Amino acid sequence: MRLFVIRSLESAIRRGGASASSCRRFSSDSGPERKVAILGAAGGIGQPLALLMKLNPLVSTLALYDIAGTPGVAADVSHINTRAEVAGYAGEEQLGKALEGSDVVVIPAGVPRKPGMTRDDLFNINAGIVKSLCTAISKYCPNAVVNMISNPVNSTVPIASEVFKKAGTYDERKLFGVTTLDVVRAKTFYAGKAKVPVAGVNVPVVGGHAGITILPLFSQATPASNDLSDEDIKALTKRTQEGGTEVVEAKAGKGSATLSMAYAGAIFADACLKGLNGVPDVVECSFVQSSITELPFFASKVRLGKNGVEEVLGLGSLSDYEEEGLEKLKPELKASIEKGIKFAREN
Ligand SMILES: NC(=O)C1=CN([C@@H]2O[C@H](COP(=O)(O)OP(=O)(O)OC[C@H]3O[C@@H](n4cnc5c(N)ncnc54)[C@H](O)[C@@H]3O)[C@@H](O)[C@H]2O)C=CC1
Ligand SMILES: O=C([O-])CC(=O)C(=O)O
Repeated sequence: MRLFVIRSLESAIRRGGASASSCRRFSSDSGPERKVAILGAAGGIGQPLALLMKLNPLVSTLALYDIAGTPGVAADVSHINTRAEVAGYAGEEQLGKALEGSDVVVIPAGVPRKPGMTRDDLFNINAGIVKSLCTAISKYCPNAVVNMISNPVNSTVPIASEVFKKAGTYDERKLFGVTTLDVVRAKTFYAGKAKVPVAGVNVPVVGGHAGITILPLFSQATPASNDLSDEDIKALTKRTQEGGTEVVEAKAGKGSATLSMAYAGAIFADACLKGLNGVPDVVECSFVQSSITELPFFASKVRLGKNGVEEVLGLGSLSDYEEEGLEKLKPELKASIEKGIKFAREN
C-alpha cells in the first residue's frame, strides 16, 4: 500500500509511453468511478496532495477547491496523463459544484502554525472554516467520506461531527481525522534507530494529533527490535510527538509540514478509496468516533470498508510506559474534544 505512489508513477509512465491513446480514460484496471474533492487545494498541503491524487488510478474525478488560486493549480495538474479528470473551483459560490457527487472529501483548508504556536492556537480561525465547509458537505455530498487534515484535528473532527448531526447527515463511519503523518514519522524514526529497512516497518499511533496526545506504540512496532533501550523508546516517542514542531521550527515562519503531510494525506485517501471499492483488510490509524476508551473520539487502528469505518480496532497490549502515556493524554484530548463540540453547538 505504501508503494502506491511509486506504482502509480510507474503505471502513469507506462501509459504515457505506450501510445497516443494514453490521453483516454483508463478505468478497466482502476475500479469504479470515484470523485475526490480537496478543500484548500491551492495551499501548501493542497497542491502536492492534488498532484498525488492525480497520480492515484482509483480517482476518476478530482475537484480542487479553494477560496482563490485553484484554476491555476487545476490547469497545471490536469495536464498529467493519468485517469482523473481535474477541475478547479474558486470561491464560495463554486463550493457546491466542487462537492457534488464526491465520494471522498479531503480538507486541508485553514491556517498553519508558526514557531511558538500550539495547534490549539489555530482554533479561532480554523474552527469557523471547518464549520462552514462541513455545512456545505452536509448539503452537497452528505454521503461522502471526510478526511479532516485541518488543525487542531482533536477539535476540528468533533466540530465536523456536530455540524453533521445538526444537519441530520452524521454517519460516524465516514468522519476521519487524518493522523497518518504521525504514523509516517513513527515509522521513519523507528527504522532509523532500529536500523531496519523502513519499507517493512509498521508502528501504530493512537490517541490524538497534538503533542502528548500523539501516542506511538513502539512496543507493537514490527519488525520488533531488541536493540532499543527504554531511553531510545522515550526519545523516539518524544520525537514523534514533536515531529510537527520540528518542521514548524525548521520552516521558521513559513508554515508547517506540507510535503510529508501531502504524502500522508494521499496514503489515507487511497486507503479510504480502497475500502469503498471493497478491497479487504485495509487498516490505517485514524482519529474517529470511538468507544475503545472513555473518550468519544480517539485515534487507533481502524478497518476501512464500503461504508467507511468497518471496525475500530482495540489498542492491543501496551507497555507500562505507553499505559502511562495513555492516562496522561486523556485530560488534554478530552478538553480539545469538548472545546470543538462547544464551539459547534454555540456558533
Ligand atoms: N493533520 C495533520 O497531520 C496536519 C495538519 N496540518 C494542517 O493543515 C492545514 C493547512 O496547512 P497548509 O496547507 O500548510 O496551509 P496553507 O496556508 O498553505 O494552505 C491552506 C489553504 O486553505 C485555504 N483556505 C482558507 N480558508 C478556506 C476556506 N474557507 N475554504 C477553502 N479553502 C480555504 C487557503 O486559501 C490556503 O490555500 C493547517 O491547519 C495545518 O495546521 C498540517 C500538517 C499536518
Ligand atoms: O505541526 C503542525 O502544526 C502541523 C501538523 O499537524 C503536523 O505536522 O503534524
